[in-house]
Formats: sequence, structure tokens, C-alpha cells
Amino acid sequence: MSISWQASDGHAHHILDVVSRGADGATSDFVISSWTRCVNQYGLDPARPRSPDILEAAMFRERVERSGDLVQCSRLEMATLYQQLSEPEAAVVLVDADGLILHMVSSPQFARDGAAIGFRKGALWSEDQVGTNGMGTCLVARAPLAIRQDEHFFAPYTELTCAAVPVFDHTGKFAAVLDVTSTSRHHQQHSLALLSITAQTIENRLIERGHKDAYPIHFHVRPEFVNSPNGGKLVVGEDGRICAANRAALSLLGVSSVEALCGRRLDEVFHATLDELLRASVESSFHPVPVMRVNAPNPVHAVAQRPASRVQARAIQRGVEPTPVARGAVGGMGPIGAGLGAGMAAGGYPAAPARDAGNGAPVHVGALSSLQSAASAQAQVAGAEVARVATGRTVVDYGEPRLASQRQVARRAIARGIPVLLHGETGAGKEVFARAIHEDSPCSHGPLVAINCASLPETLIESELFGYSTGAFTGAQRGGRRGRIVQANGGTLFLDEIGDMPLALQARLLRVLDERMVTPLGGEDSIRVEFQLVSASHRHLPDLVRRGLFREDLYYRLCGVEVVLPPLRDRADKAELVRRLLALEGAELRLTPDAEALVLRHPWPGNVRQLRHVLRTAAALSEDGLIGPEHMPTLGMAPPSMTGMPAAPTGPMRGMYGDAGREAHGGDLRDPSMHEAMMRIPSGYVPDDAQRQLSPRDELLRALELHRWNISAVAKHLDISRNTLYRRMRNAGIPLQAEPEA
Ligand SMILES: Nc1ncnc2c1ncn2[C@@H]1O[C@H](COP(=O)(O)OP(=O)(O)OP(=O)(O)O)[C@@H](O)[C@H]1O
Repeated sequence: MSISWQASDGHAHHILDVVSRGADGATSDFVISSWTRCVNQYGLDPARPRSPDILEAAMFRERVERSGDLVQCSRLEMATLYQQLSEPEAAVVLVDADGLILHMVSSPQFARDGAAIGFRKGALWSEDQVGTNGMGTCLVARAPLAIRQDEHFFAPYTELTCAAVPVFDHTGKFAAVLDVTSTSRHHQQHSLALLSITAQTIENRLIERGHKDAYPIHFHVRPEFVNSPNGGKLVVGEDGRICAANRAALSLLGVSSVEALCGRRLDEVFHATLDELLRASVESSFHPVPVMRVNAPNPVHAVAQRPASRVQARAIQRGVEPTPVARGAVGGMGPIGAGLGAGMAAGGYPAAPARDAGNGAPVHVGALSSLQSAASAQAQVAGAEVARVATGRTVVDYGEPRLASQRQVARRAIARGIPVLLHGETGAGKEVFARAIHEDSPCSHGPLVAINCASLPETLIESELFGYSTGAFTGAQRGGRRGRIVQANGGTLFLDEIGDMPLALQARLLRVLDERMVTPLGGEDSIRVEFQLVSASHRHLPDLVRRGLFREDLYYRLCGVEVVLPPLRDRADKAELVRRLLALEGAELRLTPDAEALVLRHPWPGNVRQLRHVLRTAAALSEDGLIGPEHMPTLGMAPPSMTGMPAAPTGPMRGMYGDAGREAHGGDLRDPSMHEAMMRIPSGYVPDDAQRQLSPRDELLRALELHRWNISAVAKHLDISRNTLYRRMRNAGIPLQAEPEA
């Protein structure tokens, strides 16, 4: 930002001209109204720019205190919003109803430049102070708006573009304005959309904070939006009367104001009492249930929960100690979950760490030490093999600069509670990378719980993830079972192959991520959990979202920061990686120059997993530790462009060399049967490079055709269960064909 503290005659003349003549055909009406107020009502002169008044520190503190829960409920959401902005040279600002900047998140550079023009905490940005500007004008308009560059009243601010939305408190009273200011020249629709979502989330948080002893009820006409920021929210007291409602609830119930709703009994707006809705919610394991509204022909989907204060008390009784993080989070996400909304702009990562403007402290680090100590859950580490050096830390980059910088990005994100989404071809090392992030993270003393969403049979996923209580279903263990998500408490939850999660479960997972509460199947009580979130997929999630196979809102929650792992063929550290992998085999092993050349030019469609397996096999075949091309028969079977490895072994193919296969064979490719399995790759799967680009759907079709649609044979071939195969086919939109007669 380069601000010149100069008046601009041209700018001032233009404003005065428009104010005196009225509409000029180019300026929006609301901007003209604001300019007119500035001149006629506040007596401001566009030719004499002024900077805003700034409150003394003590007075500022008092004003922040007076704003109650507002700043507290907004901080994390603002940090999350900042992460979502595609440009780092921006600030997210919260002003109170008088235009006082209460809180601000920006890059350090933006904070420094902004301070020079009074754009800082403690400054008053009402219209009567600094003329037309996003925050001040939104205070007057009480509606979302954008003020672009020349629309500012004073010339020094014409470098800036602002988008601003109003925020209402739990009584429905106008409380604040949330604003994004940047030096961008672009239209602010994107910022406005993000701002609206953030404002609604803050409002929901304010409602919950203000009514911890009341029963929250979420509802929407569409079940998938029940817990979204657009969902309706009511809080209902023990007496069954409504105490607060958000704006979405008003519009869904066709009511004009919060006052008109407060004090009414729940069964005056729904055809259900609080008790009835609560019972139905418990019975449905807190899935939304259809409920008719009074005076509306179609139902909404609603779910009632217990008061946050009671959930907290139960968690303490049960020994799931709500950490200071979790306590702060009752009624919303805690700091660790704060970034979960991040990432609407995939990969949107600020060039410099965002700072709490004013005190220079990191925006959010959270009460990490308490999280570390909360790592009581038993470690459940899936995917046994990882690359470790003597220190015990996982190694992912052996001199590959892209991987090293990706690791830095992920490390910074996860430390700030922002979820990380890993994308990369199968075998590229996503799980290894996830482990490395976990070890680098403040929760490294907690468990890393890895869940492979593709390999769990559909019928088991739900109980595996969420756990179940005694008697939840026939065959359930006595005493129930803790789900994997609860096991991740205090550590990292790694959701591998998240793109393969069935749609119905995506909704449930979304709710857990939103609320940080897990309700076991058949159980009544919810358990609060705090964890860092890393997910991975070899599939392009935005593509799945477009095809309706993956929930968009879940995608946004998972993708705070997207890390794309390079395929092995593109890695610059191949030679070093080979040396390290050979060293992991524990013997003195070397490649001949021919073998090294072969390895370096091979395209490695199965990536590091395939390389590791090939090297293991070679190590087993070599008698003197010297590995030549003859010890790598699968590479020698065809020229590198016609490798003997399977076609783009994404998803469906992974089982052939994947962890499932490895586990089934005791994890050792020296096992001749495994080696033989590698050598028996059907010739139909010997593709050229172009074929390696096949989509997962096409790959599935090829496998089906190869086995003439014999489901058992295809499932066996892909090393997955029939159920998983059916699910993948359904997800890929492949209809079932009659299996040919044997
Ligand atoms: N940096 C590394 N150093 C050593 N071994 C590695 C490395 N990266 C991956 N591997 C090896 O490759 C195998 C596959 O890695 P990983 O499971 O992390 O891949 P992935 O991308 O998660 O694969 P998929 O998508 O199929 O689940 C691991 O078992 C590990 O042995």
C-alpha cells in the first residue's frame, strides 16, 4: 500500500460536483448518499483530508471490555477469514457500532502501512470521522456493501477497496461491522460472500455464548444445511420457550424480528415440543429429523442438542477432560478447530504469517500445552511403514525443495489450527507426509489416528468413526466402543482417501468437524473432541464436488491449506531417495550405474511405494548387495514408457501394491508369493504414458471390462471388498451390469 497524505483536487471537485448535482450516472446511489451526508451532515471537506481519532490505550481497553463477547467470538473467525482471502495484502477488521476498530487481522506489512493512515486498532472509522469508507458507511446502511477506491471520500484512502457486512448480537441488535480492506482493484463479491458467512458464524457463536444453559436447535429445509452458517438456529430454555434466534431462523420461520419470536413456546413454531424434538434427536443419533412448521406446508429438518454447559459437565465426569481450548469452544469451535472453515480459496495461504494487528502476536496458537497434556487417547497409528531417521522423526524430503517448502507451509498451518488437505498420486507419500506434519506439530505428543475412508466397508465406517454404545446393534461389544475420532482427541486425525467417503457419512463428519462433538451410535451423550485435521485424497475433490459426489461445505472445511505432493517422476531428489530407501533395508546395498539409470528414468506410476517395493525385491534377489537391472524384473519387462506397473494405480489399483496387499502378505515383498503377484500383472494393465492419465472412473471401467464385470473377480483383483467396489461404482456413476455366467 502506498498512501500519499495529499488531497487530490480532481477527486474533491468530482465529489462536490456530484453532491451538488445529484446522480451522475456512474456513481452508485448509496455512495452519493454517503458523500452527501459527509458534506451536508458532518461538514467534511473532501479537499481537506483528515485522519481518524485514536482512543488512548486505557479507554480502548475499556471499550473492548464493554463490547462483551463480541471480540472473543470474532477473533478466530476473523483469522480463518483472513486465511481464505486470496490476497495477503488485506486486513479483516471488526468495528463496534460507533466505528471503533476493536480487532484487526492483517499481514505485518499491511498493518505497518495501515497504521500510518490511522488504519489500526483503537481508531474511529465512522463516516463522520473519515468520510465514506466500508466500515463507516456500512454502520449507517446496516447492509452489506463495498466501497471501491475512488468512492472513498478522502483521497488518501482511494488506494483501498473495502467490503463490509453488519453483525447482529444474540438479541438481534446491530452490534458491529465486519470488513475486509485491501489494495485490490477487483470486485469484492467474493469477499462479501465470505464476510456474510463469517458474520453469520460469529452471530451463531454470540447466541450460544449468551445462552449456555439453553437448548440449541438447528434447522433448515435441506438437511445438509442444518449446521451450516446459513442454517436456522434457535435456543430454547428449560421451560420450552425460545430465548434467541439467528437471522436465518427468522427468515425460515417467516418472522420479522427476534423480539417477535422470543418468549414463544417451541411448539408454537414447530409441531413439536422441546421434549419431543430432543427425544427424536437422541433416537436419530443427532441426525436432523423432519419437523413441520406451524403455518408452513413443507417440513424443515431439525436437531435439538443439550445445553453446552451440560455437555461440558458430562465430558468432565466421563474423564474426557475439556481442556481450556475445549472449554472456550463450548458453543463453537475451539482454537484448534478454528481454521476448519478456512480454505474456500483452495491453497489460499498468506505470504507472511498473519498477525494480530497491534501487538504483533501470532493470530492464533491456542492453548497448545493443554492439548498436549490432553493426549490421553490411545495412539492408533495406521499405515505401519514410515521413513524415519535416527532421531525418530519422519523424513519426507531428501533435498526436494518443493516438498521442503510444502512441509513448512503445512507446519505453519497446522500450528494455527488450520486443516491441511494433501493431494497427490497414490504412493506419493501422503500418509508419510501427514505423519511428518503431526510430528512437527504442537500435538505431536498426542496420537495420530489414521482412517482410510476407502478401505472400510460402508457398513462399518459409521461405527468405526463415531463408535457405538452398548446394545447399539446386534453383535455390538458390551460396554460399547470408542470411535476413531474420539481416539484422536488431543492429537491428529488423518482422513486418508477422504474422496471415497460415502455422501451420507460426509454430512455426519461435517457436523463433527463443526461442533467438535461426537455422538456414538445408539448413544445419547456427546463427547467433546479436539484434534488437528489432515486429510488426503488422490482424487481431485473440487471435481468430485462438481459431480455431486462430494459435499462442497465439507470440502471447504477440510481444505484450509492444500498441499500438492509431487509425483516421484517429478522429484529432484530421486537419487538420494533411492539411497535412503536402500539404507532402510538395513544392509549394504548399491545400484550398478545401469540400474541407477533405469531407476532414474522410470516413470514410477506407483510412486515411492512402488519404488520401495521394487528396491526391496531387488535387495532380496541380489546375492552380494549389488543391484543390477536383472534384479528389477518389473522395470525390465518393458521400456520405461511401457512399464510393467499398473495403469495409474490410483484408488482402485492401490490394493495391488498398497498397504492392504502389504498387510496381507506380512509386509514383506521378499515373500515369493508377493513377488509372484507383482509379476502376474495382467497384460491388460500395461499402459502407455497417456493411459496413465486415466480417470479413476475409467480405471474402474477397465478393471470391470477386463474381468467381464465379474464383481468378485474385480474386487479380488483390486484387493478391495465387494462392498467397497459397489460403493466406488455407485460414486463413479457406473451402473451394475449382470455378471456373466461363470
Ligand atoms: N519420504 C519417504 N521416505 C520413505 N518411504 C516413503 C516416503 N514416502 C513414501 N514412502 C513409502 O511409500 C509407501 C506409500 O506411502 P504413503 O502411504 O504415504 O503414500 P500415499 O500417497 O498415502 O498412498 P495412497 O494414496 O495409496 O494411500 C509407504 O509405505 C512408505 O514406505
